[in-house]
Amino acid sequence: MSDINEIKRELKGALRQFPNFPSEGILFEDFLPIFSKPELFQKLIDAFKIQLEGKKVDYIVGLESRGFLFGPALALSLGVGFIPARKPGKLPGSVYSVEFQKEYGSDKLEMQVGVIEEGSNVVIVDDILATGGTAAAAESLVKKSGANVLEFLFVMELDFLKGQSKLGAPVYTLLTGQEEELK
Ligand SMILES: O=P(O)(O)OC[C@H]1O[C@H](OP(=O)(O)OP(=O)(O)O)[C@H](O)[C@@H]1O
Ligand SMILES: Nc1ncnc2[nH]cnc12
Repeated sequence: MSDINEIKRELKGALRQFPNFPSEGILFEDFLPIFSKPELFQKLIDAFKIQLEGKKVDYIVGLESRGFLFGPALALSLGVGFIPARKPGKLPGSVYSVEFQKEYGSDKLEMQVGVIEEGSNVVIVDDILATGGTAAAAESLVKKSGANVLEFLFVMELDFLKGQSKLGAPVYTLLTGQEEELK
């Protein structure tokens, strides 16, 4: 595995910024280029594995949709289960459901009832922590399932939006987006 700071530099270099997307005043951080290069994708997984070393993880919960791009790969490489938290109306059967506000609008997340064993340790993963509304909703879904949130993993945090204040477990983020980038 490469050095963690070198991995962070390479990942940061791959990101692209799109001003005023999806709405006026938002600087959109696009992390999709990471997945077009297998060596970068591998480094992303390696970086998260380094962070989870020695911890007892039972499930990775990935948030629709960008958490689905690397959550399953991380889960597989750790040898643990992957559970999706989905946008409303997509999951069959009984679901837990939570409404929330995010950086650009309101939304809902759902998780199937009974897919996570009670008392298990869950790591929640997503591409970006902005206002924290999405991640906090996922935390509340995991708690409704009777499981514990061990940690949150994000590729990027927009720390000026103070999303961490909404979350009740440790947060690890590889990269930070600066407010000045909006000017
Ligand atoms: O911290 P917050 O303010 O809640 O924002 C972060 C969320 O916003 C984006 O998802 P989006 O809802 O745009 O969905 P997508 O992943 O399907 O594009 C992003 O992937 C996070 O899930
Ligand atoms: N600024 C941003 N860029 C990309 N995804 C986001 N999700 C919420 N805010 C975002």
